[in-house]
Amino acid sequence: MPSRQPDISPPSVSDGHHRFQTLPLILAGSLTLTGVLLILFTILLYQKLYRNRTAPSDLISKSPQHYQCRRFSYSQLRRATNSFSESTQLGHGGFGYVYKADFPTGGDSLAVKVMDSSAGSLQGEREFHNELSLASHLIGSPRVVSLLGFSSDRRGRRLILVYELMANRSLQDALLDRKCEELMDWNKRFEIATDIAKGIEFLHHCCDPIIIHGDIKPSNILLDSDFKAKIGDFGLARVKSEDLVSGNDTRILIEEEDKRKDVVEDNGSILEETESVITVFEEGNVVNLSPENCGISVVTETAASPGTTPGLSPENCAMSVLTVEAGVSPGPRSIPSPETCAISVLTAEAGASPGAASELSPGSSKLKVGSKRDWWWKQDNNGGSRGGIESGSVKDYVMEWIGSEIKKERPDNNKEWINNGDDSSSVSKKKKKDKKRKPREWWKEEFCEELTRKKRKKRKKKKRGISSISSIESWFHKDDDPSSVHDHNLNPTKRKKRNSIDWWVDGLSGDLKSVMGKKNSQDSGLWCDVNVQKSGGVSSTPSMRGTVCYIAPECGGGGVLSEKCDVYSFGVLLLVLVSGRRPLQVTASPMSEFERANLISWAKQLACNGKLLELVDKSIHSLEKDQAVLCITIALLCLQRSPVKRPTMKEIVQMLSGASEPPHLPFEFSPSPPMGFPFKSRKKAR
Ligand SMILES: Nc1ncnc2c1ncn2[C@@H]1O[C@H](COP(=O)(O)OP(=O)(O)OP(=O)(O)O)[C@@H](O)[C@H]1O
Repeated sequence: MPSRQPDISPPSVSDGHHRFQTLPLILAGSLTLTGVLLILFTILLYQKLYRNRTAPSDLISKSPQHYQCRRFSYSQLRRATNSFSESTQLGHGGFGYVYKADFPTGGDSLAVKVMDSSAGSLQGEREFHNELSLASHLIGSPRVVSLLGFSSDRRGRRLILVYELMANRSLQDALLDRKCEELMDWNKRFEIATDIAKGIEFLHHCCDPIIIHGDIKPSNILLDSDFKAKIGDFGLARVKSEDLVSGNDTRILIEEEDKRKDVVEDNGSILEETESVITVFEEGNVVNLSPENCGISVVTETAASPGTTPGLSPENCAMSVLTVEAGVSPGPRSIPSPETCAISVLTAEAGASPGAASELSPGSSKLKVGSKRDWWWKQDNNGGSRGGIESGSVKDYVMEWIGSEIKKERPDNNKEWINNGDDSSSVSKKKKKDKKRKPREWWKEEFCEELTRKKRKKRKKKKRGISSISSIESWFHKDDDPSSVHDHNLNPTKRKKRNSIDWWVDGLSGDLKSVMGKKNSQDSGLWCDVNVQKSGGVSSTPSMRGTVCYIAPECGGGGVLSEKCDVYSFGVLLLVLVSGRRPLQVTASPMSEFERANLISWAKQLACNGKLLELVDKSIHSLEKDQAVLCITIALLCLQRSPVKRPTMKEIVQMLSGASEPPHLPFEFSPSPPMGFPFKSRKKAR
């Protein structure tokens, strides 16, 4: 069979012609494909850019799951806030001003917090990064103010946080400053209490990892147009983790996509706005406290030695607790100066009372005071963990400040202010002699002289059988020593003991009256609440963790932050909400008001006397008495010194919602003999 030969004939002319025909087709095809791809790419790019340009409205309408923290350009925010003009200011806190930003594109308004990052101070920057790092954990709760975006330049000079706008600003502002009519309705207040409790419950029980807010207070509770409460300001918040306990830091990295490119600062560049945030937890998040931002809480000095009463001198005069609530600083991060601080109450201890002094030796007295009563002090005094502030400097600052405040209040022409006794002339001579005395020295001396004089008078009266014990004494017990509250009631003989406020009140009473007489604002504090600016941002200057009056005893000064710290702060907040006043406040009324100055003490005292409802704000209408008692009882449970005894936020929510039985007061606050409270069981009878 003949084999088949391969066709090795040369290509014909028609084949070459065919190839020439297909080449243009291939070229045309690939060109078309490239074109289509280019068009697709352009469309995608356009969409992406357009979405970023219209970020504000998009962000708001998005469900929390789709939420992503965006980067805004500085110029965009500047335009939206009318160059950060005063007219757009919503308020200010310790670390910057908050502005209302109107975005023309979406017609939406947002709140823009410009962190003060002035040279040499890191606190604002730390808060900024802390908030950003936590934002991703806070997705999904309608009870947390949403952080929608941020703006920062490479050098970290312009740090801005963008939040959803809360139309009624902070609870502090609405309740204590503006005294909004809506909040005079009990149901609204109870609703707010429940909202806040649920918000904290979300942080403690629904977030993974758990978040501890660390600064629960009225200025960090924001109210929307319907007065629904949300929790804001996570600048001091922490995630609960192993790292937290070991004190490691949390750090945030902002991935800058445009690093390669020359993004001109402040040009509203689109690329600048498309950067995303990546959070990385690396080191401990220890917020160092600088003198500028520390909240002064306590001043302690040694107790007097026995037998010093008659000759009580400034040196042996013991001031055990002095609590100062700082008001709004005039600008971001300014030092809480005398002008900007609101002293609300001062409690002090003199080892000078005959009874008390005789029990204490000079050496032991300090120990005794320290071990039992100076937990406030410890907040400020816990070693060097306060960013290098020495306790002494805080003390000195407070002393000087009080001195200057008193000096300010004293009329120049009234030389009798303190020295209305026999020794007035000698004191004034002494003052002339000693012109170089520091303010804190002169006021201490003058008070102690006045004190000694009054004590002498009282002793004379006592001898004559006239009881001179003021009712104030029974009111001003220490917060950290609840048992003493009870003791006062159980053991009437103990009432005769001079307590810690004595020397201060004795020394000041007359002068306080005159000072207070000048101020009529129901809301104003003892001396310088008048100086608190009505900006809507009245708040306390934050201390390292939390704020004076609101921070739990165990959390201050570098103590381990736990959920129970938030529970404690919630307790104070609840009392503020029910009573409609600040935790420390002396109003413009006579001395009868002074005994109520310390809200926590007062609440405990009322509980012991079975008169809890006296705490309720008189301006409230439609009061549900059992709910009010429930709130105060929960607050007192939260304020127990032992964190273990405080309820969890879950339990609190259950109590507030009626899902669990109403709680009983802690034993030490229950009236003697223990009696039930007028709760109606919320559980339906079966
Ligand atoms: N999202 C917001 N919407 C509306 N107003 C706001 C918003 N955030 C803050 N504000 C207002 O700005 C004020 C200042 O808030 P900011 O969080 O800066 O400080 P603060 O919590 O009052 O004080 P501190 O810095 O001492 O904690 C608030 O009291 C509130 O009135």
